[in-house]
Amino acid sequence: MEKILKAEGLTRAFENKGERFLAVRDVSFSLYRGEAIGIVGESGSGKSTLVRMLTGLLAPTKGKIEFLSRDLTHAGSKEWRKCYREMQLVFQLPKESFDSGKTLGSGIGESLRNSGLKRKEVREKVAELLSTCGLTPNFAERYPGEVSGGECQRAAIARALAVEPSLLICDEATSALDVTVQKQILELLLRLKNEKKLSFLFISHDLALVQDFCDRVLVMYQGEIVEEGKTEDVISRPKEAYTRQLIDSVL
Ligand SMILES: Nc1ncnc2c1ncn2[C@@H]1O[C@H](COP(=O)(O)OP(=O)(O)OP(=O)(O)O)[C@@H](O)[C@H]1O
Repeated sequence: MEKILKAEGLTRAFENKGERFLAVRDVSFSLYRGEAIGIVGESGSGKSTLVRMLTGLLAPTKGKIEFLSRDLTHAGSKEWRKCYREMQLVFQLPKESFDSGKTLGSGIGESLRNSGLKRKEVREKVAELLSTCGLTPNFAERYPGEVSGGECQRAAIARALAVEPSLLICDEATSALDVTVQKQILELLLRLKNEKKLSFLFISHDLALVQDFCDRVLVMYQGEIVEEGKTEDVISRPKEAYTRQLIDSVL
């Protein structure tokens, strides 16, 4: 199986009031094509810091990042930008990730226009992407303020798919949505995983969502992976007290 992303001993230190502490400590894992890994943990456990390192927004203090066999540990912003054709992020608040003064179609089509497609081709491709994500083509004309949170998240996923990535990193991507809409978005992600062989890092504090979607799960506590394994094994037979506590609090 093709390895998409590899983290090896990833560590990030911060200073807090003169004291050094490790927000992420020695995190290692490999993600393969078509696989979804869930990263769960309470607030402050280091999930966002890990994601920021894996997306080039924060330099690791120690460790190694490999994406599609490229060593990105010391990559500069130019090299990371090239990777964003293969690695896309879907955030918690879709409305904030679109320019409120521009239509959704304009946002979804941006990377297509930049790649040199003609206006008509962009329009057609945007309609196709919207349809893949369960929206009708007329959503292209709407502004972020004119659609629901769930519709906007579908549009954000359509925008991420425009570059035909290998990896989608979903950072609490369904957390701001109500339960029914969460389920619909998850069904969409599952379809993309199966049909397009997309790989996912699915960051969430909600184990129930991870249970429905992820093949494997990493449990983070105080910056470390305290437990990992197949999702069903970890949830049905947690080895760590902390994981058990997480499960008890949500399932
Ligand atoms: N730039 C920074 N400077 C100092 N400390 C930081 C910085 N960024 C994060 N931290 C600290 O690192 C720890 C991990 O934070 P992080 O945001 O990664 O957690 P998280 O699991 O994503 O939490 P949440 O679910 O609330 O977003 C926290 O104690 C946080 O206060």
